[in-house]
Amino acid sequence: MQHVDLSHTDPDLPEHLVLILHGSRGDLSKRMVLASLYLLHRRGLLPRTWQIIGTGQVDDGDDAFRAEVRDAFEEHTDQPLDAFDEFAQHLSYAYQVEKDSPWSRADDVAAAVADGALVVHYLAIPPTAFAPATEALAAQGLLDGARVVYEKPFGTSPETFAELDDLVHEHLDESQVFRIDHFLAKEGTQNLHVLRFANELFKSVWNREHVLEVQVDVPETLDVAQRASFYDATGAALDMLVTHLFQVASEVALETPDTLEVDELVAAREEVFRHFRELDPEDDVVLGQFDGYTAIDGVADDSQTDTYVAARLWIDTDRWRGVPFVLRTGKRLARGAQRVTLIIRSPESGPLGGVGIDSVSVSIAGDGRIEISTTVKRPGPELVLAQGTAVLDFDDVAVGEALPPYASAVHDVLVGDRRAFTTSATLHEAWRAFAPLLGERRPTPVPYAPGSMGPAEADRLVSDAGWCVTAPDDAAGTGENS
Ligand SMILES: NC(=O)C1=CN([C@@H]2O[C@H](COP(=O)(O)OP(=O)(O)OC[C@H]3O[C@@H](n4cnc5c(N)ncnc54)[C@H](OP(=O)(O)O)[C@@H]3O)[C@@H](O)[C@H]2O)C=CC1
Ligand SMILES: O=C1O[C@H](COP(=O)(O)O)[C@@H](O)[C@H](O)[C@H]1O
Repeated sequence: MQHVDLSHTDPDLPEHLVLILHGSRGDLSKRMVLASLYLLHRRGLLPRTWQIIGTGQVDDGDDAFRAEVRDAFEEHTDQPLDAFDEFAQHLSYAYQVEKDSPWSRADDVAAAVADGALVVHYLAIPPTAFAPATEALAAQGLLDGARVVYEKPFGTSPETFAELDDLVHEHLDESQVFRIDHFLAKEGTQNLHVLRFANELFKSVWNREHVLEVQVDVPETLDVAQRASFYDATGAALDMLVTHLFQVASEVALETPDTLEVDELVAAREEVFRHFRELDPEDDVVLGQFDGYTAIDGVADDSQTDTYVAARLWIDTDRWRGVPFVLRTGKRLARGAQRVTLIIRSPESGPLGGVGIDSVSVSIAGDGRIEISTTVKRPGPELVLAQGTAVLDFDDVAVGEALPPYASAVHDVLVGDRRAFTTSATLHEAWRAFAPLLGERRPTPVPYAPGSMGPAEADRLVSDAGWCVTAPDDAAGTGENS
């Protein structure tokens, strides 16, 4: 079998690394960022020498930090902790960087830089702290040559996005900025390119002549009770639509770049975002709220926050004009899934028509999977047509071991691969297309029953094929998330 190496790993890995994890004692840092670094350590994917300096608002010293990280790993990761003690030797802790007073570890970092170390600042802090933290790092001279990772959301409205974007560009070149959208780092999402660009079978149908509709569907069974106050101030559309679902839609819709090198891939993604039509809140968007949501502690009694959104997005390129991209997500639904489905048109002429819905469906959950539903001859003496589905789990393909999305994103930062990150231009266009949903035209959320697939009102957004992800027959719920 021919092996085409698409990885951009070791040759670009720096020899020495100092990763400064701001907000290192927070939920995301411990559950995702540090766990990812631990995984990369165990897989031998970190630089030859490396250190992680955690920062925060309370300084209990290195040992307390290491113990806290160990406790978090015991609770949240299923990785063996046999390498933890070795990992912990690379961890230290310091009070956070402030604008007006020198930082206690500045000299250590300067010495590492003089030895050629790459400095990465990972901002795992509240979005409101991104701007002051960036200014503090600039004031302390900690940004020269560094890479800076911004968690999501990078702005919560067109205005706050633009303000933050301007401030970040005052201090950093775009090439230094890594804005996380972990959906771009999923194995399944990245396989969308490969399926399409490496296979004429898919490439030739990837357009409006052959595709009737695209569904990007991320229903979730999850509740929001554990993070009610964050969620109530955010809602499904801001949490998932303008971020992950738009990015995944752009992956499906982009024009074929000459190569998958970062500049060309990112330019293709930015170009397709420019063709996102502004959402039409009346015709193309349904918001929902699950019954019982306002009774959750931390949620306002009269909350109008959306826990569900379905939106029909139009992408006005020659390739996709007239093909609806229907994007859906919601909490407490009957089923969890993360699916991109291209519904293929039936033949308009010829001796046979289809008997069902022909589709190419890629699960972007976990290690990813492709399902191809197509019309076949039913076995037997007569020519009777039937619908069949072929399933291929990507992790069954060949020797290889997927990285979870956060580990993949962290690794990409270390090797300087910006392909799976959002850019200033894509976010600018995302906010432009999303903006009509923020004003007076925002639809009122429609109630739906927990354990259902959301409000029936949204059924009008899809074609006669209906939703490709439906409630499980046994109503027990299936989990395909992450
Ligand atoms: N948790 C998750 O699953 C996800 C989180 N994110 C994003 O990750 C980031 C962190 O979220 P999460 O870990 O959940 O939040 P937490 O509240 O758990 O942690 C935030 C951390 O930031 C520090 N912090 C709080 N306020 C400030 C401030 N004003 N300046 C500097 N540091 C501050 C705190 O430090 P200290 O402990 O010292 O007080 C704390 O450790 C956010 O941007 C969030 O949107 C994105 C996707 C998922
Ligand atoms: O960023 C987010 O993503 C998760 C879903 O992603 P997963 O890969 O962790 O399943 C979503 O549940 C959450 O609300 C959102 O903030």
